[in-house]
Amino acid sequence: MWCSRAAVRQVALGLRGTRRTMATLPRVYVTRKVPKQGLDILRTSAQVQIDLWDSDDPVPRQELLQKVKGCAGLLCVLTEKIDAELLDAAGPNLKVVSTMSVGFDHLSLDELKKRGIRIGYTPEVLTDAVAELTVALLLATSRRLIEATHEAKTGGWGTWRTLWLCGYELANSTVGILGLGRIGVAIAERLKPFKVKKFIYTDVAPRPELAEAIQAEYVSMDELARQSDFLAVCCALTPETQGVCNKKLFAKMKNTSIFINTSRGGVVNQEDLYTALSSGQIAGAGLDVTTPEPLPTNHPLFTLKNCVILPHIASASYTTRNAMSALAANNLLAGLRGEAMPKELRL
Ligand SMILES: O=C(O)[C@H](O)CO
Repeated sequence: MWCSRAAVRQVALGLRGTRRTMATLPRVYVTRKVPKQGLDILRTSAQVQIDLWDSDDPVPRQELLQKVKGCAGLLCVLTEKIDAELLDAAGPNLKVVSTMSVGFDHLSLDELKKRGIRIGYTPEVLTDAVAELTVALLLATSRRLIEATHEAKTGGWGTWRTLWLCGYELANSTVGILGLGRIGVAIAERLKPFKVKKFIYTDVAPRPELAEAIQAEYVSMDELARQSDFLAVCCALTPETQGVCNKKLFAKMKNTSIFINTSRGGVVNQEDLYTALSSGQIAGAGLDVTTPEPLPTNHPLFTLKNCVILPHIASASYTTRNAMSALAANNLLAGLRGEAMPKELRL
């Protein structure tokens, strides 16, 4: 457990404005060594006792189940499954779960709702970083950068050849976005200067307020597959989107298309993707997310030259990770005070 000696001695103003000793402050469990900004916010608030899993690796499940007992708040990351078992172990004291992520597929929303537990998450602060990485991954995949550096390093670079390592360019292309939200818009804004001809998107319903900013046309899923030269997956993983990128979708795509996923691996049927890539049904795929994570190094997708796989780093900039950790801490504290959270996931 983390607690500075000064903090332990401190008589603090408790969450309801009463003077309380540190020992009587609500206990929060932080499931990972989150960036300093967030921890500093919790530490200097003098409103909570912090119990920290002080490691870059996930807390073992049994340890987590022990540690959450009696906690009022939980600050977690996306690798922790917050389900009925964990909530039962925590008990009725648990008031707030704050996840340092925009994705919330690791949270059992029904179970949280049933228990009246409030949820904080971290949208917006990571939009720029995720959009930037998505563009980088798209270009790395479509212009075959990973293959190219490999060839250059390993002697494959012979003479200049006319069609060697040719890829596909964004100029005059149609870019499709599956799930238009802030991140999809931010990706499109960054791609526009590459002279994209047209943006199209699909979602559960048209989103004109977002689409207008990037002049994107709402189309059906089938049209999205048929028209997109580049298809970027930006939707949340939900029961509805689970496995939605499957053989039916890939079969409708052009054999010159590039598929990019920076949302969640579960949106994609990876066996179908492997078949589509290895048979030439689509030209390439760039994945920042997979199922499982980490993807085993002997996974068939790693054998394909036309598949670029990153280890879930879309939001991994120092600025963004610090901002996510600060927002997660502020969400947690506000929730425990019974105030509006800066970013609450409303159920
Ligand atoms: O959900 C998220 O926040 C991303 O996948 C990681 O930053």
